[in-house]
Amino acid sequence: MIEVTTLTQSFGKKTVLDNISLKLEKNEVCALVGRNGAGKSTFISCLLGLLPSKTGSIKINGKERSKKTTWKNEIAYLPEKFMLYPSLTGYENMLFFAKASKGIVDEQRVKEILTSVRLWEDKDSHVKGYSKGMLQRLGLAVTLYQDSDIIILDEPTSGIDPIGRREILEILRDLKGKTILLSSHHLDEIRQLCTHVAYLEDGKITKYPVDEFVELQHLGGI
Ligand SMILES: Nc1ncnc2c1ncn2[C@@H]1O[C@H](COP(=O)(O)OP(=O)(O)OP(=O)(O)O)[C@@H](O)[C@H]1O
Repeated sequence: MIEVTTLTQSFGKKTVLDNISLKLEKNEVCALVGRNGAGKSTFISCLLGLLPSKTGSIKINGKERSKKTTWKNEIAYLPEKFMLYPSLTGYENMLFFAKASKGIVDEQRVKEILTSVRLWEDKDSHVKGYSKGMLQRLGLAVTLYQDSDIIILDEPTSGIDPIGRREILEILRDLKGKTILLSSHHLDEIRQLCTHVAYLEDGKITKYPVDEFVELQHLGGI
């Protein structure tokens, strides 16, 4: 669960997040939507603890971030461009990142996850030969290996063709018991995948059930 309360974030005199509050529960899949420059990346950086906020609080699974609590195990994050090792195979990349995140590698779990993202057949191919969709699915596999309650994805289908996008949406739809926040500009995929939309505008955030958001968009209210 993510609970943001009265968070403000500024750069110099520019207030990007203005006293915002947002609660995301388990099993919610929430799209983070806003125009370019609305503050989506800033908000994600705050959630990841990469930007110290001067006011307000963020709780992850009921815990505020402190020197002792870093949320490292609670949040898995997939950036828009995830750096993989091109001269290693998909499997070798998985082993590398699995070891880096957990210390030990559970090879059975690696197999399950590579199968779930439909890369088991291609696991021994070098990543430099992967398509954009395959690279993104491998990034997703690395993210899922962490087995965190909360998953944050930055434009997970950006630059991917319609078939590749559908594959990623199917993988995300199969995830159960998580809290997922993903930034997206695609209304069709938001409608297919998300339960809610967090809409950022003029420094404020409003959370809508997805159907309500889609209707407001059609009516031109957003
Ligand atoms: N480190 C920074 N220093 C100064 N200003 C910043 C910094 N990071 C972001 N900003 C400003 O904050 C505002 C929000 O930027 P942010 O990148 O969070 O928007 P965004 O919604 O993610 O945009 P996009 O959709 O283009 O990725 C912008 O005006 C940006 O110029």
